[in-house]
Amino acid sequence: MSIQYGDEEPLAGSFGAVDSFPKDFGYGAEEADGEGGEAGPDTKPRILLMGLRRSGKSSIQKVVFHKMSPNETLFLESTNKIYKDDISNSSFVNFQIWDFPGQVDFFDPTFDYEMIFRGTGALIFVIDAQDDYMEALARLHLTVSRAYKVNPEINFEVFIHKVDGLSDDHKIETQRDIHQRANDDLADAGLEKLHLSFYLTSIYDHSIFEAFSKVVQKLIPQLPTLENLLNIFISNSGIEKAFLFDVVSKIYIATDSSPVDMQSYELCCDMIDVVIDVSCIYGLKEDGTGSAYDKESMAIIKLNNTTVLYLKEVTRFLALVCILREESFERKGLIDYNFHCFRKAIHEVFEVGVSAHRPNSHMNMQNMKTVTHNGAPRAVV
Ligand SMILES: Nc1nc2c(ncn2[C@@H]2O[C@H](COP(=O)(O)OP(=O)(O)OP(=O)(O)O)[C@@H](O)[C@H]2O)c(=O)[nH]1
Repeated sequence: MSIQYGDEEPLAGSFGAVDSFPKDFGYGAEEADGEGGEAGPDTKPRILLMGLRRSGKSSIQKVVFHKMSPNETLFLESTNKIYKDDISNSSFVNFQIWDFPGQVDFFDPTFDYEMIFRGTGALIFVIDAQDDYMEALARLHLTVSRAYKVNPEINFEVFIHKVDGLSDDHKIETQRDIHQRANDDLADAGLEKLHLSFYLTSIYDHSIFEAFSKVVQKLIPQLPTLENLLNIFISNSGIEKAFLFDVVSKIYIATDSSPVDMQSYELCCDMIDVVIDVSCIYGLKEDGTGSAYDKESMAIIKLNNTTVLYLKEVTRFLALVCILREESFERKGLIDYNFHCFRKAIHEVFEVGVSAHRPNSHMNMQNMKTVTHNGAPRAVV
């Protein structure tokens, strides 16, 4: 395995200086800081985490965005107020995650749900699959129907969670039953147009990262372009699979159009962990300054089954991780050249995003806000 670390020059091009990656690989501020001309703390697009008490909302947020180990979540205290987590300082995912305290009382006059739902990109409703879920289904129905009336553009995502405790047959049966009941309730209320997506999740494996990846991908307007670029890149380079990862969260924000198999995804996640861990230990300067992830970051891992994993930096938040055969890797020069073109194209995609978001651009502020609310990813890469 070879890992290279570089110095911290700013990225070339018009993306502005690249702040060093947090050297302890830490995460963004807990409260939004409304940095540099972007939307203020409470106007960033939101992903809401809702569900009954103890369904696992805080655990999901801590494991995915704060590197908490699943076992540590056993000691999490119950959330008793809305917890707003702004992850945009360290992640490509320029959202606020709002963790709600158990049941929300829609009749509480201090709870301005209209304001909350209006600025929401995705609402994730977490159902504990190890518990009796009838009450959760009633809550799900109340929550999504209220939210839909305020903002029909919200993506409604249902995490059937804690499935680590269920047998494979039981998982499928639970998903089928929840799917059926939830949709029947919506049909009875005349809300057939309200679409719910279902995911089986657990914090004890990669399923929670996979599910979150899909939720976030739906909020990225540039997704089709990113997928196209990945398809072109892999087909011209003899690569089997490529993921564009948000390094901090290990959410993949895009992949090529071949099907995703869980093992490949897990392998790539593990590679990111290895690279960052080794980099944190050996990649920093003597005085402890420097960055664990910067524009020179790259790694090659050759497995004993003639597979090669290849990681390269794309932007300060994104890495490309590819899986390929050893024989294809003999043409590394070609792959590197294609990667260079791919990286340039990705920067151009987001550069367009930046200029479209500049206050003096032709787009008026009203339009800009609409784009942001519905989930545009961060403009500055
Ligand atoms: N087996 C299993 N347990 C989980 C999973 N996710 C969370 N838990 C456990 O569920 C319990 C409750 O988790 P929390 O994250 O505090 O739940 P919450 O929904 O935030 O609860 P409130 O803050 O009261 O609304 C904790 O003991 C977690 O360890 C999972 O995927 N599998």
